[in-house]
Amino acid sequence: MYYIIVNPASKSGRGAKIYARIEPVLKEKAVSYEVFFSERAGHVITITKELCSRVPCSPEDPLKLIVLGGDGTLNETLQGISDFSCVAIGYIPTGSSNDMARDLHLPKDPVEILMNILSCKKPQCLDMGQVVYENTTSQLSRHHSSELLTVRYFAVSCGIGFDAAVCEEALASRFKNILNKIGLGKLTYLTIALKQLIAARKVSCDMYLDDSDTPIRLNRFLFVAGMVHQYEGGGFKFCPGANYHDGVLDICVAGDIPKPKILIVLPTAFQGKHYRFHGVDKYTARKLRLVTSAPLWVHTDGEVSMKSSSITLTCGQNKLQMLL
Ligand SMILES: Nc1ncnc2c1ncn2[C@@H]1O[C@H](COP(=O)(O)OP(=O)(O)OP(=O)(O)O)[C@@H](O)[C@H]1O
Repeated sequence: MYYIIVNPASKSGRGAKIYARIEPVLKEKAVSYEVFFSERAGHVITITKELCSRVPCSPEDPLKLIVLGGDGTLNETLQGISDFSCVAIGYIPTGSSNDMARDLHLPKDPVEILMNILSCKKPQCLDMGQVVYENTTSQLSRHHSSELLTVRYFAVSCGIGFDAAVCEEALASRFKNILNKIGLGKLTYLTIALKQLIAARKVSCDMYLDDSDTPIRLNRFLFVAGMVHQYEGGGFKFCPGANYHDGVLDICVAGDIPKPKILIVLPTAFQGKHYRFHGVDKYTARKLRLVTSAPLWVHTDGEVSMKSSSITLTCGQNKLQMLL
């Protein structure tokens, strides 16, 4: 039995269209399934929680979920899971960014992905991140769900600063829908990124790697992202070579770079060539604590709910079971 969760709103309605393509295949193959459509922000968390408590499952016979949505929908699914050893997830990307799918080299055709999920005998275990918000502010994201979690899992990446600020504005953008419909969705991110870059204030950050008590001090920074996979933000290869089985986070630090220079550095990140520039650094760690001089937006897989000035990221090795 498969439990299918569809975000019909992903990529401004593409989720619903892709589900309409795969449903006849499920019927033709006589697959037993139950389908759920998310109706609002945060609803995927509720659906998943309800399934985890209702459907008997065990490590030997896991609950099989198929998620149709973007990275954000997959992220909400993770927040609803109580025991990861009892759940296996098949993922059909229908979002705008699809950074997880890009790194996993999933086929482009959703029907082909579905067939792979249905024929998968043994789930593949991938690393999964977790962020703990050590403090928060009362300022909530314009697109926040009712589930304000101070511990969140992430499948792809978690970032603080500029990258999260761009996500926060994009999630609330009305233009995103219009531009997505005419195939210019990336333009939304580009314009928002420019606006956020101009608005970015000077904030410092102390980075503590693993159990070190001595911080790496960034007097000024744009963003820090802890990544399980190589890409975030719709194809920026911020952590080339990130390995989703090694139990460590690859960390991209965009530090003290003059704003005009960022316009040169950022495009090179599509190829993962940004580390040649002064001010961009890479680290690896199992644990990363970040303390900033002002509260900033934090994202997990592009989802933003609250600001924080103190977060700790960890990596759970091979914790996430995927039907690939
Ligand atoms: N029915 C719905 N209507 C509006 N928003 C929804 C609905 N269901 C889920 N959501 C919200 O959609 C967001 C997830 O979107 P997702 O990331 O999957 O797709 P996307 O935004 O098109 O893609 P990407 O993040 O890859 O750009 C989450 O913030 C979730 O709360």
